[in-house]
Amino acid sequence: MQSCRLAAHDISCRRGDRVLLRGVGFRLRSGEALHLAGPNGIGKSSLLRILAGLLRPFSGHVEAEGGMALSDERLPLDVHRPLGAALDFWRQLDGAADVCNDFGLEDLLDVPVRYLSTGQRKRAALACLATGGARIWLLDEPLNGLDAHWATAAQAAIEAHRARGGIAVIASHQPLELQRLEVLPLLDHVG
Ligand SMILES: Nc1ncnc2c1ncn2[C@@H]1O[C@H](COP(=O)(O)OP(=O)(O)OP(=O)(O)O)[C@@H](O)[C@H]1O
Repeated sequence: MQSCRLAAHDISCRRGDRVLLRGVGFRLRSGEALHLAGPNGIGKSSLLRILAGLLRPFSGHVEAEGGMALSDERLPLDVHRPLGAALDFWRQLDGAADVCNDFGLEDLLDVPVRYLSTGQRKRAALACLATGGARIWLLDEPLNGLDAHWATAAQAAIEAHRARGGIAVIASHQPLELQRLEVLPLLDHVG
């Protein structure tokens, strides 16, 4: 994987008429990971959307080198199709390897996406991320709904991505067990 980098410069985030966050800044290089920490409603998802270029910052700017992929509660799969066919869409688009086994999805490939349980949906979302070739992963609550086994597996997938030279930015109100993890406490940046 080519090297990548992601930097946020003095970002402020406004939603509606409220400034949620001010002065958020960080720099990440290949292999690094950042935990966006803070309680419900502080603006973690909004900040991820700013990083992804889906939401304009109120002020400040983002610099990125390398493709980005955002994994949030919006599952990027056709809910009317069986999981296998829905994942194939991305695999064919990205020409990527089959990662279903890594996320325990091999027995679910015939199940329509809309029937998947919460944890199964989360594992499918992670499989989409791992299937794509993005070097910068933006993960919104990646452990939500996962049992202990799959929470460990999800974090192992993030570590493997870093070991290949990728970057991970993880919004989570749960503690994460990742090596050399930087933590950005968003409570320090409340607007
Ligand atoms: N489109 C919008 N217009 C106005 N306010 C919004 C909009 N979207 C989100 N908000 C508000 O912005 C705040 C931050 O929301 P956000 O989803 O970024 O928080 P979060 O830290 O990810 O929360 P959680 O941990 O509950 O997922 C919330 O108070 C939310 O109601």
